[in-house]
Amino acid sequence: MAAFKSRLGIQAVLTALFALLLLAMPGIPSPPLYVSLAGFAMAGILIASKNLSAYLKIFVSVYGIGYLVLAGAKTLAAMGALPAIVAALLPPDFAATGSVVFGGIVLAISYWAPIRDITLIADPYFASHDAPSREIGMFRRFGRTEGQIGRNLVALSIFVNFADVALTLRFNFFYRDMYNALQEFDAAAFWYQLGYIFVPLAILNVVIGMFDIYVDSGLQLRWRTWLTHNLYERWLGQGTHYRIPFVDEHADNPDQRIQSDVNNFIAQTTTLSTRLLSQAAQLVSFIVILWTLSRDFVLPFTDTVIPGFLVWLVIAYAVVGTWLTHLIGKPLIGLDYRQEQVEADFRFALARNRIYSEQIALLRGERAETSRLATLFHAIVDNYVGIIFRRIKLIAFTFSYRQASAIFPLVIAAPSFFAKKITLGALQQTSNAFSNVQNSLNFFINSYTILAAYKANTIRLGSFKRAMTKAEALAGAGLANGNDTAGSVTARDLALALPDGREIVRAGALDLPKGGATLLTGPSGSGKSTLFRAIAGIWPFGKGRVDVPAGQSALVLPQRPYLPLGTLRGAVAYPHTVDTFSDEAIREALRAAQLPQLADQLDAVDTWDRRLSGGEQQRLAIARAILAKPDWLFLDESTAALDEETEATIYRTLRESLPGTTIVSIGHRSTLLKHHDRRVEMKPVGEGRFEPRMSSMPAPAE
Ligand SMILES: Nc1ncnc2c1ncn2[C@@H]1O[C@H](COP(=O)(O)OP(=O)(O)OP(=O)(O)O)[C@@H](O)[C@H]1O
Repeated sequence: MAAFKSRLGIQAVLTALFALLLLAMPGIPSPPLYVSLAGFAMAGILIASKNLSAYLKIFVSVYGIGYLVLAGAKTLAAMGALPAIVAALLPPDFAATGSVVFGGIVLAISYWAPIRDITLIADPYFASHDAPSREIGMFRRFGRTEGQIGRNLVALSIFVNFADVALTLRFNFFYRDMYNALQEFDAAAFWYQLGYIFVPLAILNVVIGMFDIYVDSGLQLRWRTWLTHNLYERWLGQGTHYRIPFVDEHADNPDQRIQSDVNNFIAQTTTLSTRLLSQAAQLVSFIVILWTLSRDFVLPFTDTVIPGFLVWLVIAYAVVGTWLTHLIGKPLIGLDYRQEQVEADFRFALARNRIYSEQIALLRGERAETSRLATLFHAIVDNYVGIIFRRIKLIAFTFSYRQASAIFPLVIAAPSFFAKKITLGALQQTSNAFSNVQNSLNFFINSYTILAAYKANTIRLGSFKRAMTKAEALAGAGLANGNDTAGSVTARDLALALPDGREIVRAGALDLPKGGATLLTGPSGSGKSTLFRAIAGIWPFGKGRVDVPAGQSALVLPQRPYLPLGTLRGAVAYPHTVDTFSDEAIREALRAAQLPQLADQLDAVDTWDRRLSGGEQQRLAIARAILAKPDWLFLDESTAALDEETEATIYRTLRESLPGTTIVSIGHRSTLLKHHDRRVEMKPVGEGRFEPRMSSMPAPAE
């Protein structure tokens, strides 16, 4: 970051020195004063951009370079240092100043709230110091870090887009010269224009088009890869995904935000930023041409001269057009946002049906599900109908607007042509300039629908990131988790609450000593699982502290184990990676957990959570514990689906094969008592609160 900042500083100094040189050096044919003044302004803009967003900085920097190149080339041309053919191709003096104006515009809009929302999402990639992603070969050596590759690609993309604008400008003059040759019946000039001007320009046009798509796609792919990894790693990190539903920031369907919103955001950002700016440059350039063409414009059928009439006309046309488009298209923002949401809700409901298909089939819940799906789909249709009618209204306007633009310049300029005041070439150039202005304006107008979806995307990604930040902050809110106790798990002055603030568990001083097995019992809903969550460090509500011994591993097995998609080997090894344990160790663990029939199916791929019975799934989780050999094993009704005999065998196996593991179980069955050395009971202490208290063990039945 520091290098990038200072690079802008160096660029500012160089630009100021260059402007000074233009102003003060004798012997240099001076360009108009405003070009040097623009240089000082550019230096100021570069300095003011020191704390600008990493993404926008690229634009300011490129405009700064653009100024130096354009003004420098014009000066060299004036000194006669450039070949005539190159000098003739250079854009006029105002182009360098235009570059400065665009730099200023970028700086100005950076203070605008919607732009800040966008840069907050875009910046982390461009400021990243991560090593270049190895997943993508394209442009991998285009910088030392991923962020630098991104910055270089944006800069390249801007240059390519501006090269395209320069080409369009040159085409405009080609049309003038070619039609003038036709009017003069000058065959040699005509063929020269076609062969020596048009053909190279056309080839350049194709090459630039190809290069443009290569650079753009490379940038989008690299950026998406980085942002997607970044978001899902953060989402899955430190239990953030678990805590997001608890925060007040609305962030529904994170899957959709990571999979689709990221992709759309990046495609829209690159399209709207580089293309919008190049279209703006095209607009300004052709407005200047129109000004030159209509400097002494005589209003048709009168003697009134209106300098730059076509420019005023086109500006009025643009302002009215954009304003009307805004009025008609504004409701699309809300509609698009809602569409994404209802689509995701429908998809999620379908996915749940797939996951719970057996429960639904057993309960004969199909009718209830069908009606739920119908309601959800109705919301999609309802909203989409709204979008259709809004789009039709918008299209009615934009199409009329485009049709009118086609003949508009001819109507205005034809009287001058018939009065022989302008040549056929000039008429053609006017019409072409007008239509280019129209194209740029159409881009802005057509962008309206993109802009609406873009805003919805930005809002969705922004709220997702805010929700993650809040969920991360929630982790250390009231409850302190530490690990400074010698050997036991301790809770001090602990008060666990529900998300609405209602307190459910109170523990002044609770100690779960190392070694042996402790059984936690109590009425349903008394907060036993919540106490486990607090010990595991994922429960965010409450106050006090929970300490767990330093450097010791723990495994919590809930009543319904989670079995990931894929091979049985992966399901047993979870949460460790598949290659952590040898096949023999996994087989041994399965046998010990009373699942010998699965021992030779390690490579089988299945939806294990649907194929295995509830009790088999619980035994598979026990196999995990036997494999992982944690120092602490928390069993939250993890054997509740087993018959008492199998449960007894499992407990015996656990205690024999994991002698160093401290077991803490939650359970309701009295038969569990004989497998434990201590008992903690949740005792009601009034107002719906429960307190875990050491309880005496009943004497063995025999
Ligand atoms: N995410 C949550 N949001 C709101 N309330 C919750 C949440 N999780 C748990 N609760 C509530 O906290 C209370 C305690 O739940 P907990 O699962 O800890 O009880 P338990 O003693 O383990 O019950 P059981 O023996 O039935 O498993 C319950 O009333 C439950 O509804």
